[in-house]
Amino acid sequence: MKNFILASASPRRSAILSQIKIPFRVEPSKFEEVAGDLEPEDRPQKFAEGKALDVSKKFPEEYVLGYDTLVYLDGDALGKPKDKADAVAMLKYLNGKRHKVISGVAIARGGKVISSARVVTDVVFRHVTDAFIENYVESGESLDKAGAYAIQGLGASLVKSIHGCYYNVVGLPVAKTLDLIDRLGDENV
Ligand SMILES: Cc1cn([C@H]2C[C@H](O)[C@@H](COP(=O)(O)OP(=O)(O)OP(=O)(O)O)O2)c(=O)[nH]c1=O
Repeated sequence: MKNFILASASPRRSAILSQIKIPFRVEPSKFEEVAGDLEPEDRPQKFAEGKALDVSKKFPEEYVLGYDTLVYLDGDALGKPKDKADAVAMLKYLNGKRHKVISGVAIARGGKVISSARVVTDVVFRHVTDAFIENYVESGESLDKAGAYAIQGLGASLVKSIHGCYYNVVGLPVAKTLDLIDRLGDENV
């Protein structure tokens, strides 16, 4: 089994990678996410590539995994909320609706992207009251999560159903990551 670097400061991504027994160490990237002309749907894959590349330049001999996650509804990309008021606004916007959680995954080595992909999961929210949303945001769980909720935490109470990869919502699409790792044997780096 190859050893990987996880180019992420997210404790959730570390926990999931440990859960599936991928050997890795953490080296968070300093990649700056600039949306520029990118369509919202394309951002997670491009940003995942940017994070993996940034770390790969420092450790060119090693395989580096990068990830990025956003919530997408009606042309709007929701990243992490700026503050509690922003979190409340995001959750009111998502309330009772179906949205997409899009994660990008990328593997880099030798300062080059070897492979990357985008994974989309549909999430349907229950309809809840404004007071429910405000109480949820007071829990503090929202602030470091795309779309201002955590399906793996108290945020489960906002979710009616999901269609697609659960781990993709939490920020690390397991099946796609393993597919890309399996294909590494074929690359000629
Ligand atoms: C929707 C949702 C998002 N999230 C998280 C996953 C991501 O960590 C975060 C989105 O932020 P990202 O910008 O994707 O990543 P990050 O800043 O946490 O970590 P790094 O760039 O160092 O890899 O939202 C959940 O944990 N649960 C959820 O239900």
